Amino acid sequence: MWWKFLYSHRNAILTGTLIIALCALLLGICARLPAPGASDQSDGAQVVDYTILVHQIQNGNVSAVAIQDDNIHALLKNPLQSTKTIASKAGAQSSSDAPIDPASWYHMLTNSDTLLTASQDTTAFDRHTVYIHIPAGGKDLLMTQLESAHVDVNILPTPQPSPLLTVLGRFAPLLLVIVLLLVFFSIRQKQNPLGSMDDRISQIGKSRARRFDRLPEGTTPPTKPQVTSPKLLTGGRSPASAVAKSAAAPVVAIPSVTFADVAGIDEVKSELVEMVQFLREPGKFSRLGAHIPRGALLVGAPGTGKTLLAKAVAGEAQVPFFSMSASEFVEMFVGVGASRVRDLFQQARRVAPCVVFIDELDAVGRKRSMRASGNDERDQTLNQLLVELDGFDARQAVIVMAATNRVDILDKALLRPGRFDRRITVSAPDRVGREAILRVHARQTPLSEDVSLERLARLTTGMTGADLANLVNEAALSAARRDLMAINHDCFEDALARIQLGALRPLVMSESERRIIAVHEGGHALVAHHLPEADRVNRVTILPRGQSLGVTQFSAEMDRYNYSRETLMARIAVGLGGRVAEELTFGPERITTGAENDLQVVTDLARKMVTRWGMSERVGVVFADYQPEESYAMNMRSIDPDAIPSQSRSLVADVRGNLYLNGSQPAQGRYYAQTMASRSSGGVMMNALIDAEVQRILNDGRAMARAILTEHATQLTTLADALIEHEQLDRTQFETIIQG
Ligand SMILES: Nc1ncnc2c1ncn2[C@@H]1O[C@H](COP(=O)(O)OP(=O)(O)OP(=O)(O)O)[C@@H](O)[C@H]1O
Ligand SMILES: [Zn+2]
Repeated sequence: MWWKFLYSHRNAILTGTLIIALCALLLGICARLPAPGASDQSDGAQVVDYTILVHQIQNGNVSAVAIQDDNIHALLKNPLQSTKTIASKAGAQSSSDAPIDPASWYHMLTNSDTLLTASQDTTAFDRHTVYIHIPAGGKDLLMTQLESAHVDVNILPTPQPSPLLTVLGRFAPLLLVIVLLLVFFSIRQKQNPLGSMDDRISQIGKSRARRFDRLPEGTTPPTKPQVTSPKLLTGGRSPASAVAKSAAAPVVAIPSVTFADVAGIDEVKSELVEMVQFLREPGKFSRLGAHIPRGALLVGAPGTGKTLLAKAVAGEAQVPFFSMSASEFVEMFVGVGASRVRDLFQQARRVAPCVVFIDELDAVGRKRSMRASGNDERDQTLNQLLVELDGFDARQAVIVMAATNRVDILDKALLRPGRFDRRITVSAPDRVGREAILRVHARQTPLSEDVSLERLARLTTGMTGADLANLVNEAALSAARRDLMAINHDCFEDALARIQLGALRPLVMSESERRIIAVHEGGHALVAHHLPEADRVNRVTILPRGQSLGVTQFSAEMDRYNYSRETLMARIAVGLGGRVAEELTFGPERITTGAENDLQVVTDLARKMVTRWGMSERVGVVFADYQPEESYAMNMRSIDPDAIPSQSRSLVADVRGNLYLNGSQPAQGRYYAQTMASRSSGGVMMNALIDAEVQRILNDGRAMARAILTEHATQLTTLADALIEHEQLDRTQFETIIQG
């Protein structure tokens, strides 16, 4: 297409135009200059006034004139008696005073060569010739006078420049203007990093892939990676056009992250080592005819370090890293997504070996059948992605990694061999992994002696790498707030509470309100303390934080991957301990709304026991918990705090029955009323049965809590008093109070 040609050759065109224009300008100026021989110079003739000439004509002293435009040379019969002439100065009057024949005069006038050579004639010519420049309006009068005096009038033609020069001369000013405009715009473009308007329009289809620059040693990566203009990444363009695009070009585009920065997921790392080797020495592999998996799908919950891993692969192999979120592919214009995908892979191929990372693959990769009807844009984008994945040949060392937390909703075409056939599951780290991750993130921070990362790892069950990174950062902030030189354990505890429960909320509460909260939290803690299956109490507080008025925090001695019915029942009893304590202390009439979240959590847990884990005798070993597929699509990082306006949001159950503090887990564990069973008539009965069994389990748990709190009623009172006094009790303080 012609405009594309123009665009890509604009520098040559610009320079060419400039040169042509300058030449034209010079030629034009030259053409404007009078030609030699026909100039308004007097050629050595006497320069006289107009009136003198008129006089000479009237006196009959003029025998011939030669007119060229407004210049007149006149041949005098007798020379003027004037000192002005060169000839008089030369003192050669006598020999040169003879009249000149008009024909030879005319010949001498038009041939300057003769004038220059024949000095004798020249003197005569000079003495007999006068020259005037006719003033404006004087020509007509002169002509009539010449006519009446019968003077021989010769009209000399105006010297004509060559036709080409005339044309160029005509257009010189126009060309000058064009050149100036071009120069002006090219300067503007250099100054404006966004480029011109049509540049920006042409950018719509360009992928917005990010390439990461190496960061200086010791700096932590910024949350938003540096975004560079994709044009600059191409490398194939001439340097001149790259400079015209923007002044700042990235120097190196290799991430500084290596496997040393990824902790706690060693088994995953080992799967990627082969890819790193391939990227380092692609030749070695292709020589042996080895087929290296092109695409790897990283599956895992948000914050488990999928992006970090992909970046580390590039960093280890010292190759460029392109990152793009699949949701960025999809825009409102049909076809834009597809062209972005094409562009991204084009860039990647150009700088291969490299790593391309596509985050949130499910945004485009969702099963085509599952979508709302006729989403052309998504389909086109997905198709383009498939085409690109197939389009690599064996020599192109481009590794494509994608991240998702829902493989089951991905289109099967994406998972076929040769595409994302290697699946790597990145799970939340275990206790040892958490400790390792904490160590990685605490590398740059001074820790005081009382900090035990091992202990912190125990307190952070269920937290992901991103959560732990955030924890270290929050602790450092807390230390800064307290003007400490190093981070101590209190800072970490503070940060943990802040992350899990929100910032401390200065609420002014009445004495009776504080007592209710103290009894409620005391109930949770005491039931946990007396149930060997329950987690240990780490901290009890009645300081309001975030949405909760009080918190009982637990710490697991070890990570559990499987839960017994016994453990789950203990959790339900602990969860109901708050409400039961209120009931026993203040009477059934004065129970409060503070137990809302507790009830939500335990109901959820009990329902899962019945519908998922086959833990109810009467319902039996069935799986009856079908959730609408779309509900998974919500990739929620945490529960919307406003959705749970309860006293203690400290307990949330996940799919496996894990109870989590607050919403560090996605809200997958919520109960969805729309079960498979409810769609049939038999399902109605099944639903009723499930509800009855859930009820029964909750009542069993309540009875457990009641038994414990009745038996240890005095401990509950002591604990509540201590809480009102100290507001916050850590593990040792709590155990001392119970024991003493
Ligand atoms: N295993 C880990 N070791 C060290 N740091 C980690 C680890 N996992 C996560 N992090 C920290 O958490 C941050 C965020 O992780 P990352 O963005 O890779 O998670 P993700 O799984 O891609 O999440 P999302 O799905 O939300 O994009 C990382 O920059 C890193 O600081
Ligand atoms: Zn509670």
